[in-house]
Amino acid sequence: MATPDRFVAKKGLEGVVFDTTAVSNVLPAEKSLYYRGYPVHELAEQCEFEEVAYLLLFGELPNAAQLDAFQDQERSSRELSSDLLEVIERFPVKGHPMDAVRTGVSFLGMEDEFSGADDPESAVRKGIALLAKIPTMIAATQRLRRGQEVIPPREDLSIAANFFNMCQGDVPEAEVVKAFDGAMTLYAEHGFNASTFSARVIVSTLSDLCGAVSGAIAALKGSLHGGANEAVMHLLEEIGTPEKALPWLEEALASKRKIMGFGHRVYRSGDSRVPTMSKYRDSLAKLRDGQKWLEISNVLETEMISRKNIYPNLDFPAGPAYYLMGFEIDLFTPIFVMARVVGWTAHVAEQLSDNRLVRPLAEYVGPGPREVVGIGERS
Ligand SMILES: CC(=O)SCCNC(=O)CCNC(=O)[C@H](O)C(C)(C)COP(=O)(O)OP(=O)(O)OC[C@H]1O[C@@H](n2cnc3c(N)ncnc32)[C@H](O)[C@@H]1OP(=O)(O)O
Ligand SMILES: O=C([O-])CC(=O)C(=O)O
Repeated sequence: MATPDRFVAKKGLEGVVFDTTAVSNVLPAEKSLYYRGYPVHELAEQCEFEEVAYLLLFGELPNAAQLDAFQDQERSSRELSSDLLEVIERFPVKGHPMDAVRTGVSFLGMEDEFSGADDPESAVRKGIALLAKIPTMIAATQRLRRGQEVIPPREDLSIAANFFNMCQGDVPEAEVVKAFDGAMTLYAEHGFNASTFSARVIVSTLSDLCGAVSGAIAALKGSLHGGANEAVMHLLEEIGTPEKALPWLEEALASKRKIMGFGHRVYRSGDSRVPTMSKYRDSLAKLRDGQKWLEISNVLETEMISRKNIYPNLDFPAGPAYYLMGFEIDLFTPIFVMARVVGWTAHVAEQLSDNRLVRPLAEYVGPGPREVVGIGERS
C-alpha cells in the first residue's frame, strides 16, 4: 500500500520547525547564540548567572532592585524538606547522580509547594524554587555517596559559590567561581534541543513543571545530549597522555567510534559557545596544572576538524573544565541540569502561554491489513 506524502517520516525531526520561541535564537551560519536578543558570550562575561536566569525567565535583564528580590526568593528556597533529605539518604549509592536528581525533582512534584497543574506564572515561580533546590539535592546526594556529612546551603553565596561550598566544603579562587558561573550561563538555554523539546511535549498535555523537568532530565542524561560532557572526560582519561592522542583517534575513527564532544545537529561548522568555554578551560588548566588535558584536547580538536570537518561542541571543553574545578565526572551532567532548568522553565511557561497539544504523525511500515485467526490455527 503506497504511503501518502504527508506520512513520510522526517527521521530525528531534522530541519523541522515545531513552534515559535522568543527565549533564544540559535544561528548556526554565524555561529552565534542569543538569549532574548543578547549574545551569550557577552552575558557569560559581563553578567552573573542569576541575572541571566532572570532574563530567560522574565524576558529582560534585571535592574539592581529586581535582582535583589530575585536573589532573595532563590536563596531563601534552597533548603530541602526533611522528607526529601530522608529519601535522598535511601538512594542506592551506586545509582547515577542524574537518576538521583530526576527522582528528587519527581518527589518535589508531590510536595505542597510544587503540586498541581501549571499556568505560565506558577511554572516560573516553581522554576525558581527548582533552581534553588536542585544544587542542594545534587550536592547532598554526592556527599552521602562519599560517606560525608551533608553541608547545608548558605544564603550569603551566589548559586555558583554555594554549590562549590556544598560539594567541596569551601569556595575556591574567584577565577574558578567565575568560570563555573560563566559555564552555567553558556549551558542555560539552547532552543529546541532534545531535553527542552521533551519538556514542551510533556507540558503540552497540561502536565506540570516537575513532570516536564523530570522528563527533560531523563532526555539530557543520554550521551548524545548532556551525557557527552561526562563521556568526554572518560575519553580523555582513556587516552591518558598527549603522545597517545593521535594513534587513539586514528584507531577510534577507523573503528567508526563516535568521538564524544564533537558534532552537533544544528551547528555544522562550530558551536557558538565553544570559544568562551575553551577560554575558561585553558585558564583552569594553567591554574590547576592541567596542561596535559589541554594538549590531548588540542590534538583531538585539530585532527577532527582537518580529517572529518567535525567541530567540538560545548561539552568538549566543559568536561575537562569541570574536572579541573574538582568535580567528580558523574557530577558533570547534573551540573548541566542546574543551569538548564532555567531554559526548560522558560520554555514550559512559553508553551503554556499559547499551548497546542504536540502530537505528530507516524509513517507506518508494518504489515498490511490481515485477519485475526484462532490460537490453534497459528503457526
Ligand atoms: C550539549 C549537547 O547536547 S551537544 C551534543 C553532545 N553530544 C555529543 O557530543 C555526542 C557525539 N556527537 C554525536 O553523536 C552527533 O554529532 C550528534 C548526536 C550530536 C548529532 O548527530 P546528527 O545530527 O544526527 O549527526 P549525524 O550522526 O547525522 O552526523 C553526520 C556525520 O558525521 C559523523 N559524526 C557526527 N558526530 C560525530 C562524532 N562525534 N564522531 C565521529 N563522527 C561523527 C556521523 O557518523 C555522520 O557520518 P556519516 O555521514 O558518514 O554517517
Ligand atoms: O542544541 C542541541 O541539540 C544540544 C545542545 O547543544 C544543547 O542543548 O545545549
